[in-house]
Amino acid sequence: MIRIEKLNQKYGGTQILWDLDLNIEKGSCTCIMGRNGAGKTTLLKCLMGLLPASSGQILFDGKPIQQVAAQQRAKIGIGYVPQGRDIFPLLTVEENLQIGLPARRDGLRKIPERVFELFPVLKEMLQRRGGDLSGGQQQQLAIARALVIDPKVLILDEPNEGIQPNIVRQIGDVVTQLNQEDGLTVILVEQKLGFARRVGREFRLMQKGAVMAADKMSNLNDELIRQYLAV
Ligand SMILES: Nc1ncnc2c1ncn2[C@@H]1O[C@H](COP(=O)(O)OP(=O)(O)OP(=O)(O)O)[C@@H](O)[C@H]1O
Repeated sequence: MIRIEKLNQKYGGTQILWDLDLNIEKGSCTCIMGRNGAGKTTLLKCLMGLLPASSGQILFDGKPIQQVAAQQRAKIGIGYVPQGRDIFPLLTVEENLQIGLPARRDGLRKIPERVFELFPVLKEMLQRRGGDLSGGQQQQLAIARALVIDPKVLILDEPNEGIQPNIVRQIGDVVTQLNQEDGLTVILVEQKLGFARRVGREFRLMQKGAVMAADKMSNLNDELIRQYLAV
C-alpha cells in the first residue's frame, strides 16, 4: 500500500533521512519506533507532504505521490493525526469533525456514526469547543477527525504523549478495532514499548534517519530493543 524508496530529506544543510526504505502492506498495523531524533516525525511529515523530500520516491497504492499537495493527500485516503494533535481550539467538536467531510471520496457530507461508536464521549460534547476538552479527549477528537475522511491508511504520531493511562488504553483498543474489524491499515509512531507491543502487529526500527530492522511484533527481542530503543 505504501512503498518508500531511497528517501532523503534535509533541514537546511542537515540531512535527517538517509536513503530510507519502508514498505507497508495493506491491512497491517505497523509501529515505527526509534530513539528521540531518529527521524520518525520527519518521515511522517514527508509522507504527508508537509516537508519536501530532497530525493527518493513515495508510492501510495502503486502511484508516486510526491507531486500531490499536502491538502490533497487526505483526498487520496491518507488520514493523519499529527504529534500534538493540532485540533482547532476555538471550533466546536462538531466543527472540528466536519472539516474533514469535503475530503471524502464517496461524497458523504455527514459525520459517520462509526466515529461516535468508537468515541462515544465526542457525541456528548459536540457543541463544546475543542480547546475546552481534556488532553485525552482532544486526542480522541484528532483521531476521529482523521477517520471522518474515511481513510485507507491512518497515520498516528505518538498518540499517547501526555495522556492519562485509561485514555491510552481506550485509544489502543480503538486502533486495534479499526485495524482488525474495519481492516484499516495503521501506521503508528510510538515510543512506549508496552503500547507498541499490545497494538502493533509489525515493527520498523529507525536509527539515524534509516529503517534498520523490520519484522513481526512478536519478533521484537531484547537484543533489538537494546540496540535501537534503550536510552
Ligand atoms: N524544523 C526543523 N529544523 C531543523 N531540524 C529539525 C527540525 N525538526 C526536526 N529537526 C531535527 O531532525 C531530527 C529528527 O527529528 P524528528 O522529530 O523527525 O525525530 P523523531 O524520531 O520523531 O524524534 P522524537 O521522538 O523526539 O519526536 C532531529 O535531530 C531534530 O533535531
